[in-house]
Amino acid sequence: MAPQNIDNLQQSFQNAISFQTSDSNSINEDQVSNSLTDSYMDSNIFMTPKIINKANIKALKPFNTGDIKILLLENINQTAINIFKDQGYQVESYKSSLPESELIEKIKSVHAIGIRSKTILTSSILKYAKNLSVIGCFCIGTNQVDLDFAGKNGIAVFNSPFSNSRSVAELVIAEIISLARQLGDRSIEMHTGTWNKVSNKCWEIRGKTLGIVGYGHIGSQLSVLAESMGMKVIYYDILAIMALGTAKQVSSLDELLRKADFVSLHVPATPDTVDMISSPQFAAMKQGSYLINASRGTVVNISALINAMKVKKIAGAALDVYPNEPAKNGANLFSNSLNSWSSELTSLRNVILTPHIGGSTEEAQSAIGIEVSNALTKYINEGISIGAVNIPEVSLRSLNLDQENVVRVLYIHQNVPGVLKTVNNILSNHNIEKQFSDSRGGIAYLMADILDVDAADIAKLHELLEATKYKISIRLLY
Ligand SMILES: NC(=O)C1=CN([C@@H]2O[C@H](COP(=O)(O)OP(=O)(O)OC[C@H]3O[C@@H](n4cnc5c(N)ncnc54)[C@H](O)[C@@H]3O)[C@@H](O)[C@H]2O)C=CC1
Ligand SMILES: O=C(O)CCC(=O)C(=O)O
Repeated sequence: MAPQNIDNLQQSFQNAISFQTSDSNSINEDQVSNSLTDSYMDSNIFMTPKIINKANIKALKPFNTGDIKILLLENINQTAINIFKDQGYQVESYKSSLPESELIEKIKSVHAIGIRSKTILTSSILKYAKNLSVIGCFCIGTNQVDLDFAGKNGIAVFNSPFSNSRSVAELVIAEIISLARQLGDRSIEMHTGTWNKVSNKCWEIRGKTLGIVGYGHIGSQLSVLAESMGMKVIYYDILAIMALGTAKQVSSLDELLRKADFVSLHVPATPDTVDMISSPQFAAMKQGSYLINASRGTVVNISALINAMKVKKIAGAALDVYPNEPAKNGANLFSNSLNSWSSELTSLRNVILTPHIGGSTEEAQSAIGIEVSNALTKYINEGISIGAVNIPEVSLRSLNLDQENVVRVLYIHQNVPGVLKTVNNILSNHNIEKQFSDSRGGIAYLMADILDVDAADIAKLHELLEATKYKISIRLLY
């Protein structure tokens, strides 16, 4: 390949990004048809809709889309901002998360909020979110949101289940080699003027065993990459999962820890994974083995790691996530006042520390922006909850333009016997064209398209449904 100068590389990189963005035709088609659709009603004023729509699909917007307020935190990608703005929504976007008091003030009025991993949406914050209909986690993890409280209050939560998986897997591959060759230490030494050419305890990774804990999207992707570089892969998961390549599932965490030269963690933050790797697990690991954690900070007990490294049981570690992480970028934030062991950790050799950047690539962030903003838009505009992580996933096919006087009922309710009977009684004077209902734990979601409904009917339906005992939230789209 002919050598390229840096400007050419920048240009070809930009071309690649633009190509990816414009490749998503279906998304842009939807946007075009929606942006051509005038919003025609607010919830109290009933008028004849004016609809121009190429695809002959009726867009359901019982509101002026310009009234929809979206709050985006933590530097959510421009792709998402563009999609929301094309809908006509009001978008307020911040580069970092917000201090709690400011977040509470803002969350009171917004209909949707987009966050990444730093914004913690507990019940004590969500209780102020009286207009909030949907939360978008522009990442994989959803542990930062009280999903149960959100569901019980009719707030749907969406995430992006795998758009950054490859980015995390690639980072881990880089870390495996970096730890094996002590690259972090050599680089720091060179930056401070020290030439230290050593091979002692520096290894090839070929033929070494990688133990993957959690063989989901990231773990299995990592498995394929590691094997392609000549590593043997074993994995432990609470589920029986098909092995990729020649990887082998082992039956216990202990077995994995005893056999692996490198242990990489890819489990979610759950009560079961808190301190999953602590003193007993370090004791079980091979002498001189390595630990990588790019999952969640709660999974590894850092004091136990520090001890295991001090006694040279563990030869190196790479950490991307921490029990407490700063809410914004800046100097002197990773300190003992954030995590009491910070200075001890940073003084250890062969420890690679990164600021939660596993999913931070242009490719991942752009794809996540598109995926999550489209899920939110579909939920806001059509009630479709496919991909929601805390309420039932419900969808109905679109309505045709020639279907006039149709109302889509979106009714989230407590999952108790008799509710459907009550609701269907209310709807029974109309022709129910189609309906779908599903439940998830204590929450159920009914979506129904009903025909021959005039403006007075809509008001009456709303009043009757509003008065039902087990209602959590109700929206009528027409
Ligand atoms: N560092 C970063 O920037 C990123 C971190 N993450 C973290 O990585 C985690 C994993 O991501 P994915 O692979 O996409 O999730 P996933 O849901 O596809 O896979 C997780 C796997 O862990 C398994 N698992 C759950 N509990 C377990 C336990 N107690 N013991 C053993 N296995 C268990 C599950 O059965 C599943 O196969 C996410 O939950 C997130 O917290 C995700 C993306 C970026
Ligand atoms: O990139 C981020 O903000 C968070 C990445 C992450 O941890 C996730 O996707 O779960």
